[in-house]
This record gives sequence, C-alpha cells and structure tokens, in this order.
Amino acid sequence: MAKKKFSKNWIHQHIQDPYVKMAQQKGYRARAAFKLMEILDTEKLLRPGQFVVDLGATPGSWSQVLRERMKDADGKVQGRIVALDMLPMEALPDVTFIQGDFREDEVLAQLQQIVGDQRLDLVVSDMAPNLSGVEAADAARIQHVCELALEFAQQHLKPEGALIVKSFHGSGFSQIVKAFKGVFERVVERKPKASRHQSSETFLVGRGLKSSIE
Ligand SMILES: C[S@@+](CC[C@H](N)C(=O)[O-])C[C@H]1O[C@@H](n2cnc3c(N)ncnc32)[C@H](O)[C@@H]1O
Repeated sequence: MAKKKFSKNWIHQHIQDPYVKMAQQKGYRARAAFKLMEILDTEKLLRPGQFVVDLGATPGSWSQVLRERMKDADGKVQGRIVALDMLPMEALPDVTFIQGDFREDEVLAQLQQIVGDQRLDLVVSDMAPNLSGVEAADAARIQHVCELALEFAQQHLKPEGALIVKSFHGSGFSQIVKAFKGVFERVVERKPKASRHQSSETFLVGRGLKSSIE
C-alpha cells in the first residue's frame, strides 16, 4: 500500500491554520506568501522597476507577492520576474518561468541566458530538497541548494542587491551562515510568523555584496 503523505494531525493543523484560510481568501497559491511578505516588509526590500529571480517557485505564491510589490500606481508590473522550479507552475502574468532542476548546469545556463548582463536587485529561494530522514544526508542536500543560490546571487546581484534563502536549523546551518557572511556585508536571520514554530525552517537575508564574481 502507498505510504500516506500527510498524517491526520498535519491535515487537522492545516485546516485550522489561519494562514491557509487567509491564503485561500486572498487568492494566494500557498500560505508561504505570508512568509515572504513579512520578510520584504521587515527588510524594506523590493519596489517597482526591479529585477528579481524566484528559485523554487512552484506553486507560485512568492511570485504572486513579487508581482504585487512591483506594481506601479496604475497597477502595471514594472520590472522583471524570472521564476524557476523543477515542477511545473501554472502561468502567472509578467512572470517568466523556467522548469528545471537548479542543480543542473543546463538549467542554470538557461537562467543565466535570460538574466544576461543585467544585474539583479533581489534573489529569493524557497527551494526545499526532498528529505530522506537521514540527518547527515539531508543537511548536505539543504546546504548544497543554499550554496548554489548563494553562488548565483554573488554572480548576478547588483552590489547593493539582496538574497533571501530558506534554510533549516540543524547540522550544516552554521556553515551556511558562515558562507553568507563571506559574501554579504550584512546577514540576518528571519523567522516570519507564518513559518510554523515547530518547524526548523528559517530564512537568511544577505544584503550588500562584499565583492561580486564574474
Ligand atoms: C516550499 S516549495 C516553494 C513554494 C513557493 N515559494 C510558493 O510560495 O509557492 C519548494 C519548491 O522548491 C522546489 N525545488 C526544490 N529543489 C529544487 C531544485 N533543485 N531545483 C528547482 N526547484 C527545486 C520544489 O519543486 C518545490 O516546488
């Protein structure tokens, strides 16, 4: 018999969750929208006219938030949003979507071709690798995608640009923070209210490149 994906307890919590209800009411594709909103508000990041890359974008609630934040007074999106995920994503207006695994060179090359010589204002990554339950292996997977996002940001951000990356407390986290501190002038950790307190999920925000690489 197929293994149950969600426990009864998880389903109960999900139905009761105020962020799930709010997401449904406001038309967001996932409750994760509220995590990004809080981080953008706290950090005063993103405005119309900017260029943003959204890594691990499916089903698309972060891209929805990015669109909203980039609308001008007439409600027209100003700037550019490129989203990437290994899973398909239902199209969103003003969002260029690439389907592929960010760890693969050809997928990265596709993204780099779209970005071209332009410099990004913001890179966001909500990528969460499939976890095996084996702590050391999972820590290595998480660290790997965080480091890839960091390297991409270092190559493509404007000097004053910013990176928001989802990570998890546990083994490997201190190395990720150290790597962030090697790349950015300012690094803060944010745990938005919508991030379940029982989850080890956390977000790192890096701002201001120490030096960019070509
Ligand atoms: C938590 S979900 C993202 C939710 C999204 N931010 C939203 O608000 O709708 C994590 C996503 O990361 C994607 N992902 C994980 N590893 C990836 C990789 N190596 N390359 C591309 N996407 C990846 C998964 O397919 C999944 O859709």
